[in-house]
Amino acid sequence: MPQQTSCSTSVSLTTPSASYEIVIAAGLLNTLEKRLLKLTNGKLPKVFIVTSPEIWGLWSKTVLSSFKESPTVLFLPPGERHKRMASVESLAQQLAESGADRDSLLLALGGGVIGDITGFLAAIYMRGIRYVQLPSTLLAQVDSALGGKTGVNLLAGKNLIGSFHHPLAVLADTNTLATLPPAELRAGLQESIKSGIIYDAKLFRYMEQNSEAILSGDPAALTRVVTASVRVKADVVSKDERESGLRMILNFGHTLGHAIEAATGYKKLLHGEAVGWGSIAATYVSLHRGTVTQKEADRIIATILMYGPLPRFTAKAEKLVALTSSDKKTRSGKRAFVLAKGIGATEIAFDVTDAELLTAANEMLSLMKSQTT
Ligand SMILES: NC(=O)c1ccc[n+]([C@@H]2O[C@H](COP(=O)([O-])OP(=O)(O)OC[C@H]3O[C@@H](n4cnc5c(N)ncnc54)[C@H](O)[C@@H]3O)[C@@H](O)[C@H]2O)c1
Ligand SMILES: O=C(O)C(=O)C[C@@H](O)[C@H](O)[C@H](O)COP(=O)(O)O
Ligand SMILES: [Zn+2]
Repeated sequence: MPQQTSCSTSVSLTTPSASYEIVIAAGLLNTLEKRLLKLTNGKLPKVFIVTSPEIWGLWSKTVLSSFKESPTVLFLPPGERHKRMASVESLAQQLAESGADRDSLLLALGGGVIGDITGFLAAIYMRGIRYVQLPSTLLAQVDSALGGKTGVNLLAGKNLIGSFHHPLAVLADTNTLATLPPAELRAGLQESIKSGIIYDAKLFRYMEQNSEAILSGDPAALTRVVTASVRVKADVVSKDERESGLRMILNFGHTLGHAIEAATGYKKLLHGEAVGWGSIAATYVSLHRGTVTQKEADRIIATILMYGPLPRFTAKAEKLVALTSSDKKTRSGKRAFVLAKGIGATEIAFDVTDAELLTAANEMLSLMKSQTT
């Protein structure tokens, strides 16, 4: 496989509890040990890599070539349904049996599932150890690897167990995107469209106008999307680490998106695909509230569908609305709902009713039925 190297971009993220860099470049994994040494003041502790057999099969040679002494590798099977407490317990047991101590360093090599689980494991193993994110999916590079949200799902809902625990650094090697299945690339791009809708009209326009280059995996186009998306998330998280206000906007499309994932047993859709449908529903709510015009809503929905196809699923609108009750943006019975305000801004509404959500969910389901693919 031809591997590219390039100049790197570094975005800083500083919150009251952590300060770190998100480095975006091709070829970062080739010099991993050197980079980890810098992060640990020249004294590399015991290193444990958490990954899946598939990712390791593709990337172990590159990763291991940078190490003088091979790290211990712990495996998780792929898939959202493994993002649960049983996986965390099993990994913690393996860490203990392999002699991991409070100085040990975990590396999360994979997508958002590996990243969320490894981050949570790092948050609770011996009451907290260090970890580095090595995101290998588009979604993880643009969203899940940064910001410190870690955790696992319950059958009752998405990410209902977790903690805020930031990585020492995020090293996003854009070469890894070359081996990513196209459906995973498209799903991840839904989170970047979200970032454009909520915060960065320029990113949205770039994605609206350059879908061919982006979807074909053109490295320059992907790097531009990754960098712009990381800037959006880093800026938002720097201003509101614990989601007491502004950070809620990163949840645009997730109120119904998470409900779709739960309603389909975390099996039918990828997270990004559920966010795509959820963003369409959130756009309908915004349209009926008048925070976006018909023209803006059309552009948002057309761009989301451009990065599809979004898979069909079977669920009643009523069930989806009922499932939104376990949303973490609901506090003391008040549901916060993120509306698009034009393109590039948002408004958080606390009075969106079940009836409004039901109308939007039905419109989204009708649109799904009208799609040919
Ligand atoms: N913590 C956060 O802030 C945050 C943000 C967004 C999403 N998430 C979470 O992220 C998860 C979704 O992450 P995802 O979309 O990365 O899915 P994923 O982690 O399931 O990875 C997708 C698939 O791609 C494979 N893969 C990974 N890298 C590869 C590569 N380079 N080449 C080939 N195959 C590769 C994986 O084995 C897996 O099968 C969800 O659980 C979601 O809730 C968390
Ligand atoms: O980082 C955030 O904040 C987000 O909301 C990013 C989302 O894309 C992501 O799916 C996140 O995991 C959702 O978090 P949750 O707290 O709503 O479960
Ligand atoms: Zn998400």
